[in-house]
Amino acid sequence: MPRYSTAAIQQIVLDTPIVPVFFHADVAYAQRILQACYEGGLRVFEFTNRGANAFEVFSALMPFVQKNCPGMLLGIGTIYTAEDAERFIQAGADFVVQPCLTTEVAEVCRNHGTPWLPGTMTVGEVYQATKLGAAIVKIFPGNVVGPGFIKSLRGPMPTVPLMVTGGVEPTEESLREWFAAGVNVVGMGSQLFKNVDDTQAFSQQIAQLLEFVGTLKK
Ligand SMILES: O=C(O)C(=O)C[C@H](O)[C@H](O)COP(=O)(O)O
Repeated sequence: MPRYSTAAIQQIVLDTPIVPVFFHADVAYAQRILQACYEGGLRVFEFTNRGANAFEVFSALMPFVQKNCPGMLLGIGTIYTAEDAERFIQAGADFVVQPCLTTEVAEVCRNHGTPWLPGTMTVGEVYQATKLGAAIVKIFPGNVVGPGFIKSLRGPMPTVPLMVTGGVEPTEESLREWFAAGVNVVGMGSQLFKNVDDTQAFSQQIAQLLEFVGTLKK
């Protein structure tokens, strides 16, 4: 049984519309970063399936989130296969993110009632994602398609929930541009985690970004 319904997850993601995209092979380090994100006000965390021990680290993060970060969603990213989708869902993943769109992952997510966020970069793929039941459609890589793509897409597809990831920068200028173009959520990895040694300063940076995004949505 998923911890949250798709509707609940959509609401949480849209309420705190910055999704940190993170991988680290060390559990204690990953927990420290996750906690810092939570303290900055984030309520969604995407851990990526990018290393040999990603499954072990993810499995250790889930009880940590349940104990220390109430209300925080923990999802898994970089999923390509049905097998991986299945095992991470069994380990408690609240949602599944893909760099691309594969129908077998859509099917596993549908069978479990787990929200599915496929990666797309054409209008046809966005349409296919909505037809296959995507909770939120990810546009990836954002820095390649650019905000102009989102703006144009909003003509024929005004209401599809869209998350952009890939090269998104944690600056007011960049966030203003993406949200003005019409995204509902931004995902950030490498740019967001450039400087995290001082976790307190990192939490503060996140809080400021969230506050800024809140002003954009008004
Ligand atoms: O693999 C996935 O499922 C993903 O979600 C891809 C990530 O969104 C990007 O790799 C983040 O890109 P950067 O912000 O440029 O580091």
